[in-house]
Amino acid sequence: MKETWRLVRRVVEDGDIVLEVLDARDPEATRSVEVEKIAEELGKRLLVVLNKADLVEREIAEQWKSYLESRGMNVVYISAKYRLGTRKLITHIRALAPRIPATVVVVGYPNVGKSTIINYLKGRHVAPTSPKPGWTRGEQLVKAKSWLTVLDTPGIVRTKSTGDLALDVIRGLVDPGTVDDPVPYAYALLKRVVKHNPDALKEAYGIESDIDNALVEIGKVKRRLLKGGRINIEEAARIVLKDWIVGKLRYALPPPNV
Ligand SMILES: Nc1nc2c(ncn2[C@@H]2O[C@H](COP(=O)(O)OP(=O)(O)OP(=O)(O)O)[C@@H](O)[C@H]2O)c(=O)[nH]1
Repeated sequence: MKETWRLVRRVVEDGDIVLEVLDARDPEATRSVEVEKIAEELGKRLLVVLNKADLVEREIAEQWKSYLESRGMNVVYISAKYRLGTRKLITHIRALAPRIPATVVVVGYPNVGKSTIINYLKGRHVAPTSPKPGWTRGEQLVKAKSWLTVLDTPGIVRTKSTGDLALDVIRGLVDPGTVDDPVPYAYALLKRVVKHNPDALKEAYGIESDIDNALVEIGKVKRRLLKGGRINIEEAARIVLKDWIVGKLRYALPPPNV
């Protein structure tokens, strides 16, 4: 854990503006008080970016924006993948720039969309700027606009398991491709998703199933079969975990007290 915060701190140190990227489907679960503390301690300006906003209703995104703003934060909601709200993101960054050129760094849990945002900010026609003296980490500052440079390396927040398997998935602790036993994670995730979005299984897989049978039904639809025709539950579980990351599975939660 110490190593995670050391690396995040190093990335934040290199920026003027910190984009803390949250998943708009569950902002509270993907928020990191530690990141916010580090930014404050280092005197950096923080902009909270609710990404994957294409997966939630605009009204919910607006409610989260108001909620976080009422707590003194700068907030914007976007879909980095579909380039929605991204111009607003640039306007916010510009307004927060303490000097010109300002450097933006991007931090957040795995899979929240940091690289997608960095790539958007970098744009297409950019050349790496010369590294600053003592720049030996293989990181690159990219000049994106006359007033904006972007640090190419995201600050990845990797926390310890919370003991809540669904939360571990949402916080990107579980790699669908390599996790030993994806099944308990997939069940826990599906339970949480369906609790907040009863139509989620229909939306994602066209099935109507209770949670206990969901992986079997998903395995059938996706034709994940073992020799002899039994359903490959493990493969179905990996699909579910991947589908959370890419946004095929979704739910939205209003902020507290709204
Ligand atoms: N629906 C949706 N998907 C998105 C959005 N932004 C990113 N994604 C998807 O989310 C997945 C993860 O995106 P990345 O940009 O790789 O996330 P990351 O935070 O850099 O991930 P790490 O490098 O693992 O820390 C990819 O499949 C993206 O296509 C978005 O705005 N909407």
